[in-house]
Amino acid sequence: MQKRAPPGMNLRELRIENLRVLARAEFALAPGWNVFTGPNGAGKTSLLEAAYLLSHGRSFRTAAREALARDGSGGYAVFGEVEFAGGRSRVGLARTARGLVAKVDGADVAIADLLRRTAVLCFEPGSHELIAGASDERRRYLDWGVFHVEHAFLSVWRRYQRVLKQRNALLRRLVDRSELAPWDHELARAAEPLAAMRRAYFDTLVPYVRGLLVELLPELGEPTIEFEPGFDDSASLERTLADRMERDLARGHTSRGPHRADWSVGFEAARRRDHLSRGQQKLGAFAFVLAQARLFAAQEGEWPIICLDDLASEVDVEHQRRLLRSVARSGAQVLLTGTEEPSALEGIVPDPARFHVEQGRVERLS
Ligand SMILES: Nc1ncnc2c1ncn2[C@@H]1O[C@H](COP(=O)(O)OP(=O)(O)OP(=O)(O)O)[C@@H](O)[C@H]1O
Repeated sequence: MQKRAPPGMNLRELRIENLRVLARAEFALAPGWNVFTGPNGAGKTSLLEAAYLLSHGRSFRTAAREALARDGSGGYAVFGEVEFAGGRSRVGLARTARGLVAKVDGADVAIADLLRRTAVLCFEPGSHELIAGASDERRRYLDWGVFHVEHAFLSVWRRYQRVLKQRNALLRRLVDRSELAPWDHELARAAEPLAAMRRAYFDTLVPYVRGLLVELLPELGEPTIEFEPGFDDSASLERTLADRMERDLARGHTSRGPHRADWSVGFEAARRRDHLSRGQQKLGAFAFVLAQARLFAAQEGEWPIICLDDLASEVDVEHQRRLLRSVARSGAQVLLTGTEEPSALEGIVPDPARFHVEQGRVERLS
């Protein structure tokens, strides 16, 4: 675990065009805490969504792709000026008629190159899904972390997806069963590095998560955190695929492999995720988000930017204070939203930069 807080990556300026209610917003951010308040529907979450887009290429609101562009605009754009340990960079992402376009310092780049530049993690009202929802969210969470540590991850992941797609297509139109064997072999080969990278990352992450869970939810007792690779990785995946061929043929898709990977968390006092209250699921999710930020800081030498959206929803004041204290100990730039400034900030974050948001307009207050 890290001993001294390294500096944080800083979003110094943000310019947003046609993102939801934000027709055009342009403002400078402070290096430490930035607190955005304003009425419901003002555009506060959309500001965080803009920052998150620069780091993930998608929104944290599920199935939001279509809803992002402001009604009648046909596309959106987000530009940021990011300060790193090694300098500054202008980053941008736009949805245009030709699809998603990414830019770094004025040049068109592959989306992955943009995402590698900016690291933004977000804790928001839907974050409980990370604990209680479908496995896709947990895989995406895991893969974001692996992507930043392992430069080969993207090509490994793409190769696996390509072979999986081909095997699935074959399962649906198979005439001769012997045609599957080479694909089982290919899939098993492609699965190996993917599963190994995920497991290695998860193993490194676990101590960070455990520490935070004990700090935030001591009332639930000792946590159990497990990685599930999506197949029995003590046996050969090729063999498993062959053994399950008839089942896979009946279903028309591959039932085992890293595309089914998942992870789980339980506690002495709540063995299963559905034994947790909504607030506890949120705090659990927060532990995973902040653990990922801490690990990123330890591995990359600088903190990612942390977004906290509508913190007060479903988290009581005492837990909010625990959570805020753990973020305040980091060197991260923080973007926090709420209809009001949370009272829990008092004594923990002495003098944040304050912004008022109303009808898509952002104004710096202090
Ligand atoms: N594609 C769109 N085009 C235009 N307006 C949109 C679009 N999508 C969402 N909106 C509007 O944007 C606003 C949503 O903003 P946002 O969720 O950022 O608000 P907020 O300030 O976080 O609100 P709350 O406090 O309720 O969470 C709503 O008024 C919504 O109607």
